Amino acid sequence: MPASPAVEPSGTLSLRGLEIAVPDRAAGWRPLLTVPELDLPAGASLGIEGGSGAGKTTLLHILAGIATPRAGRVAWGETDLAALPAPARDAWRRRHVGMVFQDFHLVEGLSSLANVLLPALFGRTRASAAERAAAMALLDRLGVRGDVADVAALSRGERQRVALARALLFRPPVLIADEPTASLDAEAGATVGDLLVGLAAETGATLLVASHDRALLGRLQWQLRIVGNCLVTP
Ligand SMILES: Nc1ncnc2c1ncn2[C@@H]1O[C@H](COP(=O)(O)OP(=O)(O)OP(=O)(O)O)[C@@H](O)[C@H]1O
Repeated sequence: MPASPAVEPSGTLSLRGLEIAVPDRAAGWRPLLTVPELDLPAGASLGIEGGSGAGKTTLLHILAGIATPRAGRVAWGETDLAALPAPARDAWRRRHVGMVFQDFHLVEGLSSLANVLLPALFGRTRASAAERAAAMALLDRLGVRGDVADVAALSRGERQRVALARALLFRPPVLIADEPTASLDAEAGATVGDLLVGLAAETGATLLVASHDRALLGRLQWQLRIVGNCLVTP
């Protein structure tokens, strides 16, 4: 189980007048997505669908404060990420967001336990005993041994479960997953999807998922699809 107490809740996600564009050599900027207004209550789950290149990853990065929009408000509770300078966004993200990626983003050569403990090592050289215990308990809960010497030896499904444990280590109030089942076979994808949705519900985290996986999307409370430059109800 995630052991450390949750930090303060994220609050409602509230988007206003959002305009997302990406750099374009010819035009300077290419408009990608416009979201006039969207509110997602804390603890809800939202799936985002869209074709390849529609802007799902870019949107998730903006919701996580990794990138900023061209215009508009990206507020989690009272915090408008779009108005914060990069270091403040990074600090907010470290305190509030756990992230899971399609290709795991694990560090090969490190053990499963060491990978889960990576977020505990910002500015430190050792994780605390409590953090190690929490990481071991999470791995146990997710059905992966902590003493696997190198995550490269794990199956893809097991690697994604290690990545999920890492995302959950500090019990973040926001869990963001970018195509978390896309590189897994159907069975491993179903297991990871079950764990992702189940653990987010258990910890009360707001869950945002970009995916093409209809089975996973169908388990989320809200679904939106990127069509053209708009977010629409499918
Ligand atoms: N930093 C950038 N500079 C220029 N173009 C970018 C940048 N980031 C993203 N893009 C472009 O924006 C579009 C949306 O990319 P994004 O990765 O968000 O799509 P996606 O919906 O996640 O696609 P996929 O399902 O293929 O992963 C793509 O055309 C991509 O090439």
